[in-house]
Amino acid sequence: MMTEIKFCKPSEPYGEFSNFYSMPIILLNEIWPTAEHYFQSMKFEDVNLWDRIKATKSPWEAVDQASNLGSKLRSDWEEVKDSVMLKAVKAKFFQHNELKKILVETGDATIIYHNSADDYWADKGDGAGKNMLGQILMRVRAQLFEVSKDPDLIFPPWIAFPNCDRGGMFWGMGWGEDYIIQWSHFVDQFGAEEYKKLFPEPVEWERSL
Ligand SMILES: Nc1nc(O)c(N)c(N[C@@H]2O[C@H](COP(=O)(O)O)[C@@H](O)[C@H]2O)n1
Repeated sequence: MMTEIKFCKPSEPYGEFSNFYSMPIILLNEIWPTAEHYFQSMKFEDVNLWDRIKATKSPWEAVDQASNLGSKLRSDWEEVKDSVMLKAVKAKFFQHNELKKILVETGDATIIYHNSADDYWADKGDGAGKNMLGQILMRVRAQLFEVSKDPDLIFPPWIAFPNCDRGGMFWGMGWGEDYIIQWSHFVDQFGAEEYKKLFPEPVEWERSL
């Protein structure tokens, strides 16, 4: 029988799969405190509203803030919400090696967002929900597998952060700099020539390895 992995709260096992898990993502040249902050912001076209939601202190506050702005919801939200969620989840697991490892190590297990409060993103608690978040996590896992099934492999920055320019400030400090240091150590251990065969450098990243 196929293994099932259920998750719900960020503080519980596999809580890293929750959008409320405290881990930033970078998308649209902005750093979002959690995947939920990004997801809730994308409900609106007005970038000023994004700033208000981004500034909230927790993902739960981000949900409340977006809910209060309900009348300004973009008209096509129902059509685009799955692709917005996919983008958020993909960024989270491609940009954080420790989370990527946890997702890759689930192998072919069925991932279920087990929450009676949600019948769309979760299973509604009794299996009657769509489990769209679980499905999206499995889709991202398949995308990770397309690159490599090795849970320890560190993706090159141009794959993990496709929208961050090589010459940009992101790589010079904090999270971006840490990623480059971690990646360089990994490439040294792996062997630069072998690594280059797996991941040929794009022109702008040449001589980085
Ligand atoms: N913890 C929790 N409580 C709820 O009541 C929920 N509906 C969810 N689901 C997650 O919260 C986000 C809500 O999405 P919508 O704005 O309702 O589309 C989303 O990230 C779900 O995964 N979680």
